[in-house]
Amino acid sequence: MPLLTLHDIRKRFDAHYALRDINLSLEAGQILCFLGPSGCGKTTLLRIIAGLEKEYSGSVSVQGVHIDEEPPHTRGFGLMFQDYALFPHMNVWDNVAFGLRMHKTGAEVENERVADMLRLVGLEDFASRKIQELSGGERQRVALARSLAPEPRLLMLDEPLAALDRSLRERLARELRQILKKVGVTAIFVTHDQAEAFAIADKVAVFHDGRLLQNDSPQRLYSHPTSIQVAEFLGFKNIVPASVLQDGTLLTPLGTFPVPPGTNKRAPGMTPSLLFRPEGAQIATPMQEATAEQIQLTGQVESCTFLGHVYQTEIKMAEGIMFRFLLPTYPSAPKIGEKLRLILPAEACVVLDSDQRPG
Ligand SMILES: Nc1ncnc2c1ncn2[C@@H]1O[C@H](COP(=O)(O)OP(=O)(O)OP(=O)(O)O)[C@@H](O)[C@H]1O
Repeated sequence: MPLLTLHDIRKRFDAHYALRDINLSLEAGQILCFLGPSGCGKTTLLRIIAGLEKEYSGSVSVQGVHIDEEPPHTRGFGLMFQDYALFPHMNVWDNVAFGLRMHKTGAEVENERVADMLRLVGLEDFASRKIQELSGGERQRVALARSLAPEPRLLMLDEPLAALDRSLRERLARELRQILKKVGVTAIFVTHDQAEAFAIADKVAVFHDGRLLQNDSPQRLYSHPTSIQVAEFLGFKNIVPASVLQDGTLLTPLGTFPVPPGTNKRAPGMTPSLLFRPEGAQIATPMQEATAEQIQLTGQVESCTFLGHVYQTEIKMAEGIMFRFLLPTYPSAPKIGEKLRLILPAEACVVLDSDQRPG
C-alpha cells in the first residue's frame, strides 16, 4: 500500500482553481518531486498535505487512512522551507534538537539523535556554531538535520536549494539525495528546476496551471514526455504538428513518419504532435540510406556551436521550421549553409498528445 495517496484534490481561491483533480500516490522510501513553473500550485498542494490548508475537496490518506481532519502537528510530517526558518539566536545543536525537545524525547535520545544527524550531514564539528557564522550550504544542511531529527514519516521540502548559487545547488542536490536515501525517508521535494528534480527524485510529478500532467521516473519522463506542455517544460524544441492518416502513419510538415516503436497508435484524424529528440542523430554519408528502424530528415545548417562532446547545430528544415540537434564532433563540424541529411533512430521520435483542458 502506498504511504501517501492523494485522491481528486481540488483547491479554489475565489473563482481561480489553484489545483484540479490531483490523483497521485507515493511509496514508502520514495523521493517525489513536484516540478512546474511558478504559480502552478506546487506549494498549495504541499500545504494541503501538511494540513496547513484546510479548504479543499478530495482526500489525503496515509497508508489508506484519511488524515484530512488531522491537525498538522499530529501528522508526523516534517517540513523544510526555502528560507530554512532556522533560529538565529540558537547554535547548530539547539536548532537540530528543536523538534525533539518539542516532542519531549528526553536528553538521552536527543544527544544520540542530534549527534547522528550532524554526522549524517557532515556538520559534527559545528555543534556550537551560531547560525550567522554558517555559509548558505551549511545552513541548508542544518535545516535538513533539524527536519530529519524527529524521524518524520514524510519529509516535505519546498524549494530548499532556491536561495543558493547554481554550482552549490548542483552539488547539494546530489548530497541531498544521498542523505535522504541513506535515512530511507519518504520525501516530497518542490522545485521549478528540471535538472534539480532529475538529480534528486525517484519520481517527478509535472504540474501546469493546477493540473498534474505526468508522474514518472526522471528517465521515463525524459524519454517519453506525454504532452507538449511536459516536453516544452523539459526544454525540448523540435516539435511539429501531426495528423494521423488512415494507415496510422503521422503526416507532418516534414513528411510522413511511422508510429515510433512502443507507442500506441492514435486513431485516424487525430492531431497529436511529433517530437524529434535532439540526441542520437547522425549525419548520413552519401551512400547511406535509413533502415526500417531509422528515420531520415533533411535541412540546412544555420548555426553550429561547439559544446565539447557535441556540436549544438541549428538546422532549417522544410517550411522554415528550425530544429536543434546535438551532433557528434567527428569527423568534422557541420558547416553553416551546408545541406545535411540526418539519420535518427526511430525511438528519437515521440508522439505528444495535446493537453486536455476540461472544465
Ligand atoms: N492565499 C491565496 N489566495 C489567493 N490565491 C492564492 C493563494 N495562495 C496561492 N494562490 C494562487 O494559487 C496559485 C498556485 O500558487 P502556489 O503558491 O501553490 O504556486 P507554486 O507552484 O508553488 O508557485 P511558486 O513556485 O511561485 O511558489 C497561484 O495562481 C497563486 O496566485
